[in-house]
Amino acid sequence: MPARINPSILSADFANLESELGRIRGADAVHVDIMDNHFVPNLTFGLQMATRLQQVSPLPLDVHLMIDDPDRWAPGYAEAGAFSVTFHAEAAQEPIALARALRERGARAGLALKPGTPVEPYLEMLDEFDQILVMTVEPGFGGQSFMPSTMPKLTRLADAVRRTGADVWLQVDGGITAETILVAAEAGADTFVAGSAVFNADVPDDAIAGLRAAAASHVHGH
Ligand SMILES: O=C(CO)[C@H](O)[C@H](O)COP(=O)(O)O
Ligand SMILES: [Fe+2]
Repeated sequence: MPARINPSILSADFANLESELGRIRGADAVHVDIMDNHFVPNLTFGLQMATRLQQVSPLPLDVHLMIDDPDRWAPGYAEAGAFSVTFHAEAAQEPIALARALRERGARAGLALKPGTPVEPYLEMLDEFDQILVMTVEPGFGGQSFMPSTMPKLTRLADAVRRTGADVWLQVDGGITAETILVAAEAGADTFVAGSAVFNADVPDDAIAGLRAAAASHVHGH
């Protein structure tokens, strides 16, 4: 089963984002981290920037919303044409209604869980989502170390997906490298976000190829 690699532009040169997209042509999608300085203690950019990126990007946009009140803001990213829009479980008031609103607007609906957030309440609603994002660092910053303590949660999710036959991608985000990607793939992830490991490489496309090859040998079919 192929592994999907989504580089995060959090580690790209913000003054040259369009040309940075040209350095990751081998990626499956570009991961766009939206931070509001409230849900996480960092600020990136918002809907206007994402809309412009959508216009110039040769890759689909995988939007990761680290913001308060996604119920209000997330549908706008779907309307802008994002391929997937992932909001945090800890921030959403009505996760199922919001997921449906995203799908109605043509986006894949994603649910993200911080490292300390249990997955159990969401296992009954996997059909409502197209991807579950298991954060492997505390959200807010790139370049942090992968937290192996999040892997049992991923294993439980992968078991539930296998058991129910739900068509859900399992994404990990944070501290993914050529080494840690093996651990996450073994635990059941099939979609991998990598920021610093890709954009800090001399040739980002080579780093993508390396991550893909490492993960592909470990990714399980659902
Ligand atoms: O959501 C994120 C941080 O909250 C980023 O997507 C993530 O940290 C990617 O960066 P790196 O691969 O360097 O850890
Ligand atoms: Fe992210």
